[in-house]
Amino acid sequence: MSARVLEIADLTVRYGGNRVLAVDGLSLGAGEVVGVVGANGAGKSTLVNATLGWSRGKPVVSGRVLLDGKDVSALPTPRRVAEGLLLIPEGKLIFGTMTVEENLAEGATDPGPDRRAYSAEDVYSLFPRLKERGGHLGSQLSGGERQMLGIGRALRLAPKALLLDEPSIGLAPKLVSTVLHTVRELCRDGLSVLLVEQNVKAAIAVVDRMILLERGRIVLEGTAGEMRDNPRIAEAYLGTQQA
Ligand SMILES: Nc1ncnc2c1ncn2[C@@H]1O[C@H](COP(=O)(O)OP(=O)(O)OP(=O)(O)O)[C@@H](O)[C@H]1O
Repeated sequence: MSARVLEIADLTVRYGGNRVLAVDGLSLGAGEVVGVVGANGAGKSTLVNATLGWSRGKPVVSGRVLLDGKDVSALPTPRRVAEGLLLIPEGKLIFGTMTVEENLAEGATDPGPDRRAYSAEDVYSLFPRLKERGGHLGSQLSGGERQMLGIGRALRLAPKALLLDEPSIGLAPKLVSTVLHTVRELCRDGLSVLLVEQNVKAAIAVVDRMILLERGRIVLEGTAGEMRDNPRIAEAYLGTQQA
């Protein structure tokens, strides 16, 4: 088994003649959290969506995505999900007309010995708030509860790698910290996470490494410490930002 859980190589996305993503190489080790930051329109969502083989509109996508050394680039999104590549998009992807319990009812079927299949009870112990809300409909949940449920649903499917798109959006600062630190905890069990975050200050507290995207390209990458000390990151993202 490869030490790299997720490897992305020469991934490009074009809309018409417009190239919006060109990532030469990006990888995630087992239990590693890698942050993806950048301005609006830099290509962060495009990167995680293309990794899962999903897109808004009809872009031309090329490049390779390897999960545990296996090339999944030619597989459609549902097959990549079955292989253990999970995305929680900006909209969270929960069922509003189903209760919390029903949202968490579906688990991975036969994920194999190297993937942890979280039970609904495991999810409730990570997020006790969800247990209290068990009988409530998805549409009745707060933004933070929805975020927790989105993560819980993904965990039920026994992910190897989790792609998280802007989990902090709309959350109160304390909840941002709770959600991101829970993500960090999950990585202690070996889960690997690619974390897209606008809230750089909160993200830098939980990531191992971070990349900065500009116009679809990686223009800076380093460990959390290196990125925190980088003047460009400090000025543009940490100076005036609130955690
Ligand atoms: N369906 C589409 N058709 C044409 N261009 C698109 C489409 N979807 C995204 N783009 C373009 O791709 C670029 C990257 O968009 P993307 O949503 O990945 O940015 P982002 O970094 O996630 O931004 P934000 O932080 O605002 O969510 C933008 O210039 C955007 O206009």
